[in-house]
Amino acid sequence: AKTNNNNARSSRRQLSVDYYAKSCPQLEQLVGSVTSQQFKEAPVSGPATIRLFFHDCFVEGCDGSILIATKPGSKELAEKDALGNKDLRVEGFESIRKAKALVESKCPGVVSCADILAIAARDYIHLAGGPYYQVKKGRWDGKISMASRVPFNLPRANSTIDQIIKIFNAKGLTIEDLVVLSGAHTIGFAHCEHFVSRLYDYRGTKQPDPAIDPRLLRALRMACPHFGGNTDIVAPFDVTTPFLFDHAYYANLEGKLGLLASDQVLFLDPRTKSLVQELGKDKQKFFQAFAVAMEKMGSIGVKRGRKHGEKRKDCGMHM
Ligand code: HEM
Ligand SMILES: [Ca+2]
Ligand SMILES: [Ca+2]
Repeated sequence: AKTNNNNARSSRRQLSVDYYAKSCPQLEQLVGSVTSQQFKEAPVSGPATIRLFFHDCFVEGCDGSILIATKPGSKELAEKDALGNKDLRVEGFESIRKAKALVESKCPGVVSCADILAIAARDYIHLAGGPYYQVKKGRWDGKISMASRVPFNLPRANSTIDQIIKIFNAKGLTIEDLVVLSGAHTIGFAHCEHFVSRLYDYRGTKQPDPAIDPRLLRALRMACPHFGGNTDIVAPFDVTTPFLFDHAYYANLEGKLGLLASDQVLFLDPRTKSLVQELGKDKQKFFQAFAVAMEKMGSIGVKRGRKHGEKRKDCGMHM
């Protein structure tokens, strides 16, 4: 039988809520003091860190590989410098760096960066109004971080739904998990380049995507010209509540207010449409499903022990 450690199902049982109960009992408070402070000072730390966790888990598993900096002068770029990761905000990396520094001062050498990232992502979801759930821990940090491993493991805004489903399936995640986890786009922002083709030239038609509300289309065109616009401009994923972690994302999709093609397609494809409708009606159902799906995503490709893992002191550098 194929005992593949690289998907969510096989790794989940290796993790536990009380993993650091003896070695670092105050871990969650320590991380929590940093995330609540950061959330006040820079609320974008929330979406930044949640996306960081997603990008970590999908490449080499949830092992902190996304946090590694490219060695100065090295030819091989680390993951974070891959094209697909260029929009990850510094606020996410800074949150983990600060939390790690505090944790190291109280519990030196015992807590992995991967676990700190999982806890911080949960904290920010809760701080933004989303569900609170227990985080299972026991991930070790990975020894591999290569930009070349990114392209086929991360979905893009213009990927087809079949490509996206395939990537999720390869991680042990289902179509339902895809719909539920995409609800993270209830907070945060995207740069014009990820949706500009929908506004002017959808799939080579020279016409906008018919599945965009005309008022949203007008507003987005104003912010994002077809050519030569300011590349720093961003638009909110959720036009109604961009900083609140709620279930508005799904109702927006029904109202043609999705931002990326990969968002709007969830209401267009018959395999995902009915779940979008259910979640749009029922916040409690979304919150519960989201917590479960995050635990599942958080157990992709988990490493244990010194053969495949390490416990870094500085999350940006291998031991
Ligand atoms: C289903 C496939 C997905 C695609 C194609 C996708 C794509 C994107 C893109 C293009 C951006 C904008 C980046 C930028 O321009 O700065 C983004 C942002 C974001 N994504 Fe996703 N994403 C997907 C799934 C997920 C999942 C599963 C999560 C977490 C569970 C997530 C969380 C976020 C968050 C929170 C942001 C906002 C980041 C910020 O404002 O700094 N995404 N995503
Ligand atoms: Ca990783
Ligand atoms: Ca929202």
